[in-house]
Amino acid sequence: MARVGLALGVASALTGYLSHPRFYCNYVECCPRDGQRLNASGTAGAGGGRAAPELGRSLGSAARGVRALKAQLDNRLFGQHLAKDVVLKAVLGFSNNPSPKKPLMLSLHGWAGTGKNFLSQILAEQVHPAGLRSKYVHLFLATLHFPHHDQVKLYKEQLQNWIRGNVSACPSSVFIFDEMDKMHPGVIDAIKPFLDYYEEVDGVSYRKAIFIFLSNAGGDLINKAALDFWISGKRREDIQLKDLEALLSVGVFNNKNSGLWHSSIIDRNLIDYFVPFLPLEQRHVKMCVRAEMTARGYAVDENIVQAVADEMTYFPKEQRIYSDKGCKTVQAKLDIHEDLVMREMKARGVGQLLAAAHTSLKEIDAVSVRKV
Ligand SMILES: Nc1ncnc2c1ncn2[C@@H]1O[C@H](COP(=O)(O)OP(=O)(O)OP(=O)(O)O)[C@@H](O)[C@H]1O
Repeated sequence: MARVGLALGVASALTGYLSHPRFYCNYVECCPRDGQRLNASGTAGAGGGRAAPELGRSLGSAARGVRALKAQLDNRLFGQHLAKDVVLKAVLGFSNNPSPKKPLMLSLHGWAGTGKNFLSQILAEQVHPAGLRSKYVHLFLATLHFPHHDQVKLYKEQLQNWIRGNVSACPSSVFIFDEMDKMHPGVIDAIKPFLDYYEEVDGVSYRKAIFIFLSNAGGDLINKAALDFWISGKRREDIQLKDLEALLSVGVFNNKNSGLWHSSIIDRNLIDYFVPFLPLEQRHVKMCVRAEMTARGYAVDENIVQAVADEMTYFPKEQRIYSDKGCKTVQAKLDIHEDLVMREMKARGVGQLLAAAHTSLKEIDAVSVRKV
């Protein structure tokens, strides 16, 4: 009898422990519930970021989450002081607010390879540690998911259903729309009702979701502003959001190829922040090369860093200040160098083996001679 009681006690303690969200979420991906929208662990990526989100809200945990995000951005995102500041400010406001009036909506703009996808992934990882692999993080590519101009009506319907279904399952879902500049104008207006200041739409609240648009539209305006700063001898770090924000929103609204051309989303001021990405200089490209070498487990070799940076192309043609693909081709270029380095190391390795064998043979010969 006592044994049965003990077994029941242990079983119920175990069930209680296993059903505790914190324990459970160490092993199964969980949707952060009420208010807990940022992972305070500060770990990045699916591998290292498996720590359970801190369930149960407190301002302290939101602040820790934002600090963790700041640390990630400080360490990993180069040359983007504006994007960093704006996103941190936006996320701090959003996660400090226990009942936001609308979802967080960010529109990221800039030249290719300047870090828009990269920053979105870092942000998504803070909400859902598995990042893009999380079932609560959704990435749409205009050319892949909405390729045909004559199917806009169908896309709108599908998009609404998809978002409704996913936010019902997880209010803190993250939706990233890449290649907005290739999106047919009008498709994106389908999500306008979800971005607006409604408490609920058909019984679903979208107020804890995060929507991120990525676009090259406005990149030329940002580049021109950055170049003007450079020409007038001012520091890049002194460019302020107010120098670019109005220029961007108007530029994007009036740009037929922005995906937001005359969009009611801009019209209704539903975009919380326009986030500008500055063109990257050679020193930033070098930082990307070093980060990539370190990530691959190599000691940083400054000769290779310089060689990769030299292979990139820069604009304007005369001054050659900004990398025209940002850091985008760094990985591919490093692959080639890595190949060369490996071959050289192998060749060196074979040479060393031969030299060692030669020495051994000589030693054997010497012993044989002595024996004779
Ligand atoms: N500012 C940056 N700091 C650190 N790494 C960067 C930065 N920009 C780009 N990278 C590196 O280059 C890769 C490609 O950049 P990313 O995909 O974020 O560019 P993008 O701005 O989204 O470009 P596109 O507009 O062409 O999609 C990233 O995965 C990252 O490794």
